[in-house]
Amino acid sequence: MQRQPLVIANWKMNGNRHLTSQLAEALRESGALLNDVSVVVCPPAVLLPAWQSEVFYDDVHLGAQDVNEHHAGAHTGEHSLQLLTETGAEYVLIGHSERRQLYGDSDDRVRAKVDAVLAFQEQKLKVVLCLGEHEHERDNGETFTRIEGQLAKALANVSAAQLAHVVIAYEPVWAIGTGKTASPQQAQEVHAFIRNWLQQRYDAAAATVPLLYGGSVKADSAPALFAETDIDGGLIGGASLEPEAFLAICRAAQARRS
Ligand SMILES: O=C[C@H](O)COP(=O)(O)O
Repeated sequence: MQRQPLVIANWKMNGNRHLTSQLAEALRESGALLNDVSVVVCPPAVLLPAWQSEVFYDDVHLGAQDVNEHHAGAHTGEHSLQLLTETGAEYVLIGHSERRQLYGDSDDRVRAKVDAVLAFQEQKLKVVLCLGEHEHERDNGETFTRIEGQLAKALANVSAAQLAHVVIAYEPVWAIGTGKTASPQQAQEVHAFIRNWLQQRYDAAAATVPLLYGGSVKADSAPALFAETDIDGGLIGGASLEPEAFLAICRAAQARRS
């Protein structure tokens, strides 16, 4: 089955209004080139309103970098699903390794967030579930055990019907922000494992789930990664802060359709 290529920019705690205008303009100018690629931008939440006024054609969408699993209440510094959707978010990253490592997002909390997003407003938002192994886990041959554990816990309550609202991003922790990209073969091997795991559990619904690779993807490494059968696009950190590099990555994803 042919899935629409998807490229997601995760600005993390970077970017500003100026870069919002710059990247938005670059995307606007390249609109015709980006046919057949869905592009999602996840800026810091306070920049979502600025992005909202820049969104201009159907294939550019907004996303949030995280969400609180509660609907409202005494959670200083957190953002609710309601607020994020009001500011244009259609996607939410959940379980990013930086949230897991630096802000205590356990597997249980990741599951609670996944459940909250999918239960919210008749599944208007899409979950981008991030997972990946640490370097010592790969060195010890524990990559697949780790991935399987993260999948099983995060998707414990997700039905086959809800899977249509899920994207999975494989991000080996050792490749994030390090310049050490996984080889296309390493990434494809894990993506095939994820696809197979989804098939075992969800049958035909598994074929619709976009599987993204993230971890030091650059303009020069993207084409070979996106040429792999099960790599439907990328979750891009550092390179999404450089409009030309990000556009080149989007074009590499577009090439999957040709
Ligand atoms: O969310 C994005 C990933 O963490 C990858 O970041 P990176 O491209 O800077 O390595």
